[in-house]
Amino acid sequence: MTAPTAPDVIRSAYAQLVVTDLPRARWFWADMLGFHVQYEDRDTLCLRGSDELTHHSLVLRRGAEAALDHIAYRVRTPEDVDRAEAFFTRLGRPVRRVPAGQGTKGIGDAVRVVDPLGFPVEFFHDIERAERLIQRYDLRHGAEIARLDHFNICTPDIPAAYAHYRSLGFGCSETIEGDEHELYAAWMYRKQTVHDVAFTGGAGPRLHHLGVATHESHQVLRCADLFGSIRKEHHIERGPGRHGVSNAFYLYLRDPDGHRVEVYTSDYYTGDPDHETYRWNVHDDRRRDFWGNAVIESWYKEATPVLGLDGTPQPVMDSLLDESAVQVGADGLG
Ligand SMILES: O=S(=O)(O)c1ccc(O)c(O)c1
Ligand SMILES: [Fe+2]
Repeated sequence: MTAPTAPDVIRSAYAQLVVTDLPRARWFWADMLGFHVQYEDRDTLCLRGSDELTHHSLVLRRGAEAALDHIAYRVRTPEDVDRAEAFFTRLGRPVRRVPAGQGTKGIGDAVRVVDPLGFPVEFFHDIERAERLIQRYDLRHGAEIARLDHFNICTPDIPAAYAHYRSLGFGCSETIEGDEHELYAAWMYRKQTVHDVAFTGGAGPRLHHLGVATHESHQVLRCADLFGSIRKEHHIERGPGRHGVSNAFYLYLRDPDGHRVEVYTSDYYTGDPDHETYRWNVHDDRRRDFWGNAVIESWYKEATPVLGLDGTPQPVMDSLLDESAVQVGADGLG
């Protein structure tokens, strides 16, 4: 019996987060980061960046406990939703078809799975179109977020995560490896940039962060200034700075529920078929911050729990490798 064909994933498309206070979350994600509200009711907020032409790239839904409801990848054709269903069924994973109108607002026929890493993942093709805001400069505000760029997930077994996403046809742009090439972290892509998904070694399945892109580094700096100017600097967790991996300029924040978001700009093209993986040594203290600034402990250790298809929190397994325990200068742990 031949192995089922993997769905043709186009890109990381949206995340659905559970937040405990929707108005406070609206302030953080819409007012301060600059997402545009595409739809809202008393329990749900659908948001998108200025460049995004589809209904949303972030859904916030009210709930009792902060969690990741699911991440979602857009696939190239409606038939790829069927392929995704067959692919994960064959792996023996929990699978649930979600017909149009019965799932997330704005999304058509979809399939939700718990993948081999324990993450709730949706694959969809049909999504409502939205008004083009690319040149509505009059509507830009806050950090002026342009689009969702990537998911970063905490998982205890990085090689297993790498193998799973390779089986879905993802390329690998960069890695962090030990002296014996043990894999500490990897950045993997379908769209032609550094990543749609990346893996941080740690207890998992947990969501480490959502990466959202701006066009310019001054918008990353403005984001930090906006929070500082209204005495909300405690939302800033790490940065601003320049990554070694990806070469992107970055700032990490925590939303009112502790969900981590990275405001990120200026990584690079990865679209040639012979694109080579760039490998960093875990002892290179420029890998996570090119200027050698330390990575604070909370960035390695804290993350968001994820829900199963039944809405209950997924059990978490401890990490096999702990990068924060590796003695290097810049992390301030040497
Ligand atoms: O800190 S790293 O340079 O490894 C890094 C690179 C790209 C990212 O998106 C990220 O979150 C972290
Ligand atoms: Fe990131």
